[in-house]
Amino acid sequence: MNEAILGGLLAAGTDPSDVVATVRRAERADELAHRHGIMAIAGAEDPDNNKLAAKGAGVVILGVKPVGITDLAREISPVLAPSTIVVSVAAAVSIAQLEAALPPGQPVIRTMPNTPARLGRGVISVSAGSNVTPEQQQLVTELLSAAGTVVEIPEDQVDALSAISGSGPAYAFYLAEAMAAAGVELGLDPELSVRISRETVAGAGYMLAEPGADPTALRVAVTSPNGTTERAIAAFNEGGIPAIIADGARAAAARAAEITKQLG
Ligand SMILES: NC(=O)C1=CN([C@@H]2O[C@H](COP(=O)(O)OP(=O)(O)OC[C@H]3O[C@@H](n4cnc5c(N)ncnc54)[C@H](OP(=O)(O)O)[C@@H]3O)[C@@H](O)[C@H]2O)C=CC1
Ligand SMILES: O=C(O)[C@@H]1CCC=N1
Repeated sequence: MNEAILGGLLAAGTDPSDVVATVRRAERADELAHRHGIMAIAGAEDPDNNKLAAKGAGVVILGVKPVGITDLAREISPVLAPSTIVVSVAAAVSIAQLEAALPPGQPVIRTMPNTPARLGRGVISVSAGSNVTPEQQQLVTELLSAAGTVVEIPEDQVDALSAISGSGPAYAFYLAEAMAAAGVELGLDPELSVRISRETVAGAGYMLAEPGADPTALRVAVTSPNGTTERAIAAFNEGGIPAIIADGARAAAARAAEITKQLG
C-alpha cells in the first residue's frame, strides 16, 4: 500500500531525495530504490533501518500489517522528534492504540488509503489524534492529496469507509474477473474475454472519474428501454446483487472491528 502512496507522491512532484523507505527484505529494498530513485533500507541488511529512516523525519508513514504496527511505533519511538507526525495506513488499528505505543504527545494521524493512490487516483481518509495541530493536519492532507482524494472523517467512521474505498478496488477487480468468466461461458476466447472485461471496467472507471459523473445516469445511458442491458440489470437485481454487496461491505467493517479487538 505504501508503495502506491509513494508512487502518487513522486508523480506529483515530491523530491525522491526527501523520501526514505524501509522494508524487511534486501531484494525489495533494491526494487524500490531502482523503481523510484529513493533511498530504501532493508531490515535484513541494517536492523536499525526503521530508526534511521524515522530520525529527523517530518512525517513518518507506517505501512506494515495491522499486527505489526504498534511494535514498529515502539521501535522508532526513541528517535522521533516531538513534532514528527506519525501517519498510519493500517486497517483496524486505532489512534489510541498507536498513541499508547508512541511517546506522550506525539502527533498521530490515522488514514485509510486505497491502491489507486499509485496513479494519483486514490481515496485517502484522514482522522487526526488529539495531539495534532490544525497546521500538521493541513500538511498531511496536502501531502496525501498528491495521491488522490483526501476526505477528513471522524475515527469512528474509518471501518465503514474502509469497507467501501479501502477494499473497494478489490471489488472492482472482482467484477472484472466475474465478467471475464461470464464471457468465457458465453463462448469467448479466454484471453479476449479478460482483455475486454479489463478494458470495460477501466473505461467505465475513466467515465466515473469525469467531473460531476453520476453512476446512475451513466448506467441509465447504457440501458436502452427493453434492450439487452435492461435484461442483465434485471437479472442482477433478481439475484440480489445490491444486497450481496451491502453484505460484503458489512462483513469487511465487522472484520475491522474484530481485528481492533484482537489487537486490543
Ligand atoms: N493493500 C491495500 O489495498 C491496503 C492496505 N492497507 C494497510 O496497509 C498496510 C500494509 O498492507 P499491504 O501493503 O497490503 O502489506 P504488504 O505486506 O504488501 O506490505 C508491507 C510492507 O511492510 C514491510 N515490512 C513489514 N514489516 C516491517 C518492518 N518491521 N520494518 C520495515 N518494513 C516492514 C514489508 O517488507 P518486505 O516486503 O521486505 O516483507 C512490506 O514491504 C496494512 O496495515 C493494511 O491494513 C490499507 C488500505 C489498503
Ligand atoms: O484487506 C485489508 O485488510 C486491507 C484494508 C483495506 C484494504 N486492504
